[in-house]
Amino acid sequence: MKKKIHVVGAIIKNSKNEIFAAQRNLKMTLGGYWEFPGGKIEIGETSKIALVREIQEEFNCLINVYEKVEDTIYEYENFIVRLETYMAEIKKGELNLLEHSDSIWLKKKDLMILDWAPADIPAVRKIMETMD
Ligand SMILES: Nc1nc2c([nH]c(=O)n2[C@H]2C[C@H](O)[C@@H](COP(=O)(O)OP(=O)(O)OP(=O)(O)O)O2)c(=O)[nH]1
Repeated sequence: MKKKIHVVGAIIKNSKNEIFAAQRNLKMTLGGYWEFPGGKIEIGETSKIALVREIQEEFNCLINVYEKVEDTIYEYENFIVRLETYMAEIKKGELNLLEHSDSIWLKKKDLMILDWAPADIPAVRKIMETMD
C-alpha cells in the first residue's frame, strides 16, 4: 500500500498582491517542482501550527496564517499526499531560502508559468479564479 502523508502549504501574499512560490531542490522528493512552502504535519499539531513551524524552519520567517484555500488528495507514483493550503502573510522577517533552490513572487495571472508539483494545481487554479 502507498504511504499517505498529510502536508500543509502556505500561499503567502505580499502588499503588491503577489504570491510566493518556492522550488524544491533536486535532493528533495519531487525535486525541481515549484510548491507552496510548508511540509508534513506532525502528530499533535494543528495544520496552522504546523505551517508556522515549517516556514520558520525552512525560511527563518514568521508568518500569520489565515483562511484555508484548498484541500486536495493527489496520488503520486510512490505515495499519496493530502495537501491543505492556507492564505498567509509575513508577520516578521523575510523569506530566506534555507532548503529550496529558488523562489519567486508572482502576480496571480502569471502563476501557471511555473512547473507546479501536481498536487498543487487545484490550489493554483483556485487562487487564479478567486483572488483580486
Ligand atoms: N511543502 C510542500 N510539499 C508539497 C507540496 N505539494 C506537494 O506535492 N508536496 C509534497 C512534496 C513532499 O513529498 C511532501 C512534503 O514534504 P516536505 O516538504 O516536508 O518535504 P521533506 O523534504 O520533509 O520530504 P522528503 O523530501 O524528506 O520526503 O509533499 C507543496 O505545495 N508544499
